Amino acid sequence: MTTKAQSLDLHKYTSTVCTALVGKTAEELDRELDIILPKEPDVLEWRADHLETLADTGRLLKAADSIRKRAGKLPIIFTIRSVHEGGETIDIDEEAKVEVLQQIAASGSVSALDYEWSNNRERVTGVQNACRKHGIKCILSYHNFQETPSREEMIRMLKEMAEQKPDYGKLAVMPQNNTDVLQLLDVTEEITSSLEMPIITMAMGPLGGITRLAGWQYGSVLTFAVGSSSSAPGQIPIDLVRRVEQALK
Ligand SMILES: O=C1C[C@@](O)(C(=O)O)C[C@@H](O)[C@@H]1O
Repeated sequence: MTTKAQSLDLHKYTSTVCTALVGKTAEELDRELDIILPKEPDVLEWRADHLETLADTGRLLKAADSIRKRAGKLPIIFTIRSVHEGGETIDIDEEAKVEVLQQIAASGSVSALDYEWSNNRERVTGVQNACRKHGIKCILSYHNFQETPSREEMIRMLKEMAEQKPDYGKLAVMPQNNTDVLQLLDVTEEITSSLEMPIITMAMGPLGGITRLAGWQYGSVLTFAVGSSSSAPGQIPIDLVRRVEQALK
């Protein structure tokens, strides 16, 4: 009987599909799992910023345990996305958030924590240390819902992230035109071939669809698709992502 969540092991040039859980309550999360699990994603992301209350740690840990049991062999990424990077309003401050992340890491119920690169270094290091201590992975992430930073800026950010030595670096940007989308793919390919840190990248919104369907061919190690509800603009239903993967292979 497994008592710990599965390890999150992602590989370059392989299509791996993650589906987010965005339930507000334990009951809603359960209903989402009923819909998502038969669709067989490779990874689950629990977007806990959607929960009605994060302040009640006991309830949170109980929900985490029950998701872990239902997830079986699926790795679980635990994320509390901040409002300024596209998340929901939550009832705890940043310091308490880091404590919640540390407790979740210690619980053994999740496979990875996602934490935003824009947070201060001390907090980022605190989250990374918790991941290391409890043998789970750490994803450092950056989201821009307004625009796509320049090519140089995206490369600079990913290189800086890599210096912090997370297990994965993530970049989600909003393209304004096709050139932005091509630049995101170009940066993905360049960083994949030049840095050790595996990266997860996507261009959001309707223009970015190609990055969600074929980003793995440029080196992005994970794509986010809709299982039950979408967690970001432009996500594509999981069955369609799988069909395109088959066509491209
Ligand atoms: O970072 C990401 C990527 C994402 O924003 C997307 O665009 O698919 C969806 C989020 O749930 C996840 O945490």
